[in-house]
Amino acid sequence: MSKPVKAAVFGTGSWGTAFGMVLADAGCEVTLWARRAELVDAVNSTRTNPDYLPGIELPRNLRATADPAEAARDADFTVLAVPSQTLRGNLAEWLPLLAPDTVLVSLMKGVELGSAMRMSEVVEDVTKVGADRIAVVTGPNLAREVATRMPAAAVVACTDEEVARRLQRACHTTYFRPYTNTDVVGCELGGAVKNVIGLAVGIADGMGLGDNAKGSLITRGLAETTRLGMALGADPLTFSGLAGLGDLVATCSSPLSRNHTFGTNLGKGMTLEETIAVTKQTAEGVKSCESVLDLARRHGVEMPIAETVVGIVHEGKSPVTALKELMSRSAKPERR
Ligand SMILES: NC(=O)C1=CN([C@@H]2O[C@H](COP(=O)(O)OP(=O)(O)OC[C@H]3O[C@@H](n4cnc5c(N)ncnc54)[C@H](O)[C@@H]3O)[C@@H](O)[C@H]2O)C=CC1
Ligand SMILES: O=C(CO)COP(=O)(O)O
Repeated sequence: MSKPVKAAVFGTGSWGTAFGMVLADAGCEVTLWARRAELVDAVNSTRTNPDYLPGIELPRNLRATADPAEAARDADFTVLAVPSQTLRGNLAEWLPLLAPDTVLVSLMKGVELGSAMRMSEVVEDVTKVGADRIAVVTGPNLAREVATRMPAAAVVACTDEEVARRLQRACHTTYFRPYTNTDVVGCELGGAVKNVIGLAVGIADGMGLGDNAKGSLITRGLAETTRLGMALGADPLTFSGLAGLGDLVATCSSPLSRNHTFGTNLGKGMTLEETIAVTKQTAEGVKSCESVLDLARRHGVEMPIAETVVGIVHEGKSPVTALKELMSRSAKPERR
């Protein structure tokens, strides 16, 4: 009998835990690393994650530890599920502990502030591991739905298709259907920018602007994501797939989305401080709207929706003023 695949998941938040469940259900031996000893105890003794996925029973072949060395040991896959802005520091600490041939897998949907790097680029920068050992999992995967084993498709992206296939096999279950893709740039940008568009749609929903506004923001949001992707060498078709349109639709229509909910609260008139205070989990778009816009400017790409979100979230612009400005931009042909 062949050895079971071993996976370490760094980050026991909503998605780290839910994806850990997927790997365990697919037959892997999974160790979650969590920062807090109380959460480790809860996972191992009650087989639940009361802080992030209350009421959901965790599989038997999934356990937790607060010791990063124990989590990392002999892992075939080292899965990273921490906030995008802390990844660099976290990974630098874990680097000496990583198993020699492990494949590093990013679950994160953000762009680093300052460097404007995608998460796989940060992983490569910190570890010096080749792109053929760095993979990305993305797509319409709201953690709580996945954790309750509701059906979802996903994309497993790696420049090395064989590595993508290995990871695909490691996380394929009856309810989670991963597709492979070699367009890592497109897949990662799709995930990071959809959080920003999710904020914009949330703001519009909170303002009560209706479904035409929502459809327009999703479509034009995808257009500006595709423009940025093409400037960075991505395949434009990736954006009509699960990592682009698929994730955008799920995020922009779900009350489970933290980015959408964050935007809705702003659109209803909450201040930024009040909105941050009621947001208990990572809403990546709040920080990544700035780094996405930075990336766009570095490549001379116009992203008016991302710019509007930055205006509202970081520059104190009122949603009403921002909307007026967005609607009164010069008229253009659709494909631009
Ligand atoms: N929740 C979801 O439905 C999905 C989330 N994602 C992405 O996965 C990534 C992680 O998100 P979630 O698990 O949802 O967030 P979360 O907020 O539920 O969990 C974040 C985890 O990171 C840990 N953490 C926070 N600050 C840290 C630090 N300074 N050092 C080390 N660990 C730290 C927390 O303790 C927690 O375990 C994000 O990039 C998100 O966009 C992707 C797909 C689905
Ligand atoms: O990425 C997600 C779904 O695919 C989760 O979105 P939120 O981070 O907005 O909750």
